[in-house]
Amino acid sequence: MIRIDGKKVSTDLKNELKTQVGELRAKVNCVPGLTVIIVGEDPASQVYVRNKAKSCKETGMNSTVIELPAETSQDELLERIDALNNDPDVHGILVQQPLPSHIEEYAVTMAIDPSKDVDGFHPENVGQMVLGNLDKCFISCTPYGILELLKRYEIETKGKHCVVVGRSNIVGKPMANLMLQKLRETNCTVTVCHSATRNMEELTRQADILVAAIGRANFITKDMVKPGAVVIDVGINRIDDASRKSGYRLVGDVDFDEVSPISSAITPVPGGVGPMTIAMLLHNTLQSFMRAHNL
Ligand SMILES: NC(=O)C1=CN([C@@H]2O[C@H](COP(=O)(O)OP(=O)(O)OC[C@H]3O[C@@H](n4cnc5c(N)ncnc54)[C@H](OP(=O)(O)O)[C@@H]3O)[C@@H](O)[C@H]2O)C=CC1
Ligand SMILES: Nc1nc(=O)c2c([nH]1)NC[C@@H]1CN(c3ccc(C(=O)N[C@@H](CCC(=O)O)C(=O)O)cc3)C=[N+]21
Ligand SMILES: [Mg+2]
Repeated sequence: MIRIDGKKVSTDLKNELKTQVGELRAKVNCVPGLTVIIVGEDPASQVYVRNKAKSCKETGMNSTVIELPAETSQDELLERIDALNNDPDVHGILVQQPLPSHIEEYAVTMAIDPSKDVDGFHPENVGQMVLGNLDKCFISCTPYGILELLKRYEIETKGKHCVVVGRSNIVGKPMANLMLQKLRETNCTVTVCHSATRNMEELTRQADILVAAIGRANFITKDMVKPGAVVIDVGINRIDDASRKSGYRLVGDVDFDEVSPISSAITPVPGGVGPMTIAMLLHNTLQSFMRAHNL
């Protein structure tokens, strides 16, 4: 069993990005800038936003975090976004999800200039991705990070059956769409499962590559996985753990202890997909910068 080390790959990637940022700075005398907006005080979101800002700085990029109170109106948020759209020092804009219920996610997605939409959530980016014009879009960071892991671990994907569990706009749908593109690290036959899927375990058991993006702790058990499968665990679930100072620990959507011995390769949580999401966000921000400067 290969334990796919997303933490290590993300560190490698960030070092590569740092070198590139340094070279570009010498050439054009400026660096990529990412602005993250967070509305409200969700503790998990605050952790991610801090991680993003820290990683940005490590690679020599500019990072700004805009913290807005939970009561911020949708109009006010849209005005903030518009100002960032028009700021030439900002190359990436990310509005952290989830948003308070009085703000419509769709309106926010539409407000972000597609050329700065480093999350890859805008329909223009989603559409280009589905069309296979991957050089004309931003690929959403979590699925992109998973592709990078499959590539760097030289996992054979051509003609394999990839089963994605989850169909959210931020993970499941883009993941499934990417896995059927004709690339070296994709080119799969794809099945997507969700809460209305019948006899799901019959489908997951056929997976050569199983991607779990459900949001339920330890949901994927041994009996749902074919021996020798590659298992990608996207889930980030907090469960109570009195032995930890924080009072909780993170587990994935896959029962790692049970499934890892029968898998051929598996991503752990933490240290798997999560750190890659952040690395790809920085990658997308650099890409935006290069496009803006015709580099
Ligand atoms: N590592 C990372 O970088 C990231 C991790 N995450 C984590 O990944 C997980 C998924 O996130 P996200 O996609 O946003 O979650 P959502 O809640 O938006 O989507 C969950 C999906 O799982 C499906 N689902 C829920 N319960 C079942 C079930 N019993 N059987 C089959 N399918 C089910 C839902 O089906 P339906 O559509 O029918 O409701 C839905 O499509 C979360 O733990 C999240 O924290 C998310 C983003 C990035
Ligand atoms: N607009 C938007 N874009 C996102 O990409 C986005 C979002 N909203 N909302 C929430 C989800 C979740 N997400 C994660 C990013 C990093 C880790 C990560 O770094 N995880 C570490 C551990 C982090 C920890 O210790 O809590 C790991 O798995 O090893 C996890 C989850 C991005 N998301
Ligand atoms: Mg969601």
